[in-house]
Amino acid sequence: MEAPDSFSETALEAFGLSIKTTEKTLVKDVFLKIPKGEFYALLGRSGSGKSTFLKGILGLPFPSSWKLDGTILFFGRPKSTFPPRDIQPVFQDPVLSFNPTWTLEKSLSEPLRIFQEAKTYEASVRHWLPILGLEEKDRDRLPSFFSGGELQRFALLRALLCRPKILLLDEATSALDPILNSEILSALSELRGKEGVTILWVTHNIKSAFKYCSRIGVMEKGRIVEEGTPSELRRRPREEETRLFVASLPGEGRK
Ligand SMILES: Nc1ncnc2c1ncn2[C@@H]1O[C@H](COP(=O)(O)OP(=O)(O)OP(=O)(O)O)[C@@H](O)[C@H]1O
Repeated sequence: MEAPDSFSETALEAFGLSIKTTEKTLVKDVFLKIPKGEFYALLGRSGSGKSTFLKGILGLPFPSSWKLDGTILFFGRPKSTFPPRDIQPVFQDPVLSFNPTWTLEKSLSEPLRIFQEAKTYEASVRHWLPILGLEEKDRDRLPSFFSGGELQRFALLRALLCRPKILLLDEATSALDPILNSEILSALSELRGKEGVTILWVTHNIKSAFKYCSRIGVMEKGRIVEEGTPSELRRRPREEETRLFVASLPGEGRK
């Protein structure tokens, strides 16, 4: 799916984001602009800086000796001016994001209770459970009962129930089998199309990024070296790094 012709609003902007440890620069002067309603995949080899960049966007704490420069804006404003529900991250390791002593039902309903959306909660859960391949009875179980892939889906469900404006996904579907993975990415793609949710997805899943995302950025050594729609990158990859990703797609021989 390609990006619609015009996106009217910018959902996420990074201006000159750099993140440095005392020894090296992990993210180098990144400028990124993601319009509202875009499903943006950030590809890059392991260690290229994708997760560090995402943490920087989210304003997560780094060691005090690290240096951060740059500005991040959501819809033109700092993140601190938004209710937390509007910007929902989902990380690769779901175990860390669930209280092990709470049933999933409690973990799912807690943010909504805080956001006072109890009325729509039940209908939303019932809408998303089958799409995510989850079962009603699972709601009353503890996180330790589930596989990594099942918990990833619950983490995604919890984020979706908040009806965020922006979803930031860090390898959030990495433990899913290919069929579920496709179904969920297709549902996310629909969500951005119908409701204008903006999604930034850090992933190694090159094939799905080219299939479901409206735009793709390629990160190499802490920089976004190339961006484009899937068909632009397929047709005319400028950077060697992009060429390698394109060449790994089914039906694309190395050129
Ligand atoms: N706490 C830390 N201290 C020092 N270096 C770190 C720390 N966290 C990450 N790094 C380094 O930052 C670089 C970027 O790591 P990051 O996790 O952002 O990459 P990534 O592209 O998300 O990788 P992957 O795809 O494997 O998850 C790597 O060289 C990594 O070793």
